[in-house]
Amino acid sequence: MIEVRGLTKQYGAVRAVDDLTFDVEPGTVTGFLGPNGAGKSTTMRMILGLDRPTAGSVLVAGRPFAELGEPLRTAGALLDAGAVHPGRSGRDHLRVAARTHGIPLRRVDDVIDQVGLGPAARRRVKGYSLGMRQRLGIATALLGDPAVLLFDEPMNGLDLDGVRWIRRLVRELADEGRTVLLSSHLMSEMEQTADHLVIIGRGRLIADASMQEVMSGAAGQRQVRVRTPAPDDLAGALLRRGLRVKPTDHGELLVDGTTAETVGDVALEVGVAVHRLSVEHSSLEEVYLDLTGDSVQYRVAGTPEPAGLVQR
Ligand SMILES: Nc1ncnc2c1ncn2[C@@H]1O[C@H](COP(=O)(O)OP(=O)(O)OP(=O)(O)O)[C@@H](O)[C@H]1O
Repeated sequence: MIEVRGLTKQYGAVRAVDDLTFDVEPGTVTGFLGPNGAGKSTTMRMILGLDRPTAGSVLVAGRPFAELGEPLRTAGALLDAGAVHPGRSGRDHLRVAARTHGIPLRRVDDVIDQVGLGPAARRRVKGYSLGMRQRLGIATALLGDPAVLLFDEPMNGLDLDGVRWIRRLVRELADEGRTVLLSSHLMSEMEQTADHLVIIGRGRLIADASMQEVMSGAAGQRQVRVRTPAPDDLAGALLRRGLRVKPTDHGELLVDGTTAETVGDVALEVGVAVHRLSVEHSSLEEVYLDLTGDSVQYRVAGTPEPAGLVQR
């Protein structure tokens, strides 16, 4: 378990992390989301004792990271897959890490197998693709068989097979009862992988809730999709009833916060034909954009305002 309490980090004038409080529970995959510069990496570094908080505290498995006797056996992390000696082979990198952390050397071949590095493990790291570096970084995180795992953007540089492999791996790790904190900017992947979400913006907590709660919360309401040969007439009629209407790129309309019956009835009233009418759930990407809308530092003109807040 990871317990974050009032965690704050000030870099000069920048408050990178601002009074964050949340728990990362064992047996679940917790997705850690936020726009660029929101403070995810800084938070993860503080969890791992690599950065000192300006205020607040973090406990990993009940203790501050610095007080863990054998840290790699308690918490493993993939933070920066580039941070490996380029002249060493992947296997040697793992052997050095095992030796310095008092981990039996037989674990090295176990984790090489587990991450599918195979014969490449004997080649120098400088010849590795980004995907292979990610696998090596994950192997290093798993080396001490830790109960707590932090993965910062583990899907970066992986092909579709690699992404699927990560999804299965983190699921298995959580099912074994481990605590897994995972950051990714790939929303569709996160939607399929995480059980719980912690969302931050500008260093502050925006949401700490289960995936189900986030998806069914204020911002995750259903939408009605309607196709009509007279979209302008129907959109006008729906707007006059106070409904939020967005045109899609395919000439259809998306209507928020209502039912298919209402949209069908309005179409009938104004004498507009309906060629398709369906109810859709928002994707995590849409919910996320709604939630983080005003915490994006450099917003593209015309993007929507945030619609809601989800808290545990
Ligand atoms: N060592 C540092 N010195 C000064 N400012 C820093 C330092 N590290 C991070 N920051 C600033 O703190 C804020 C949070 O950065 P951080 O890298 O934690 O965000 P992030 O959510 O991980 O972003 P990204 O998704 O882009 O990696 C940013 O404004 C960043 O510029």
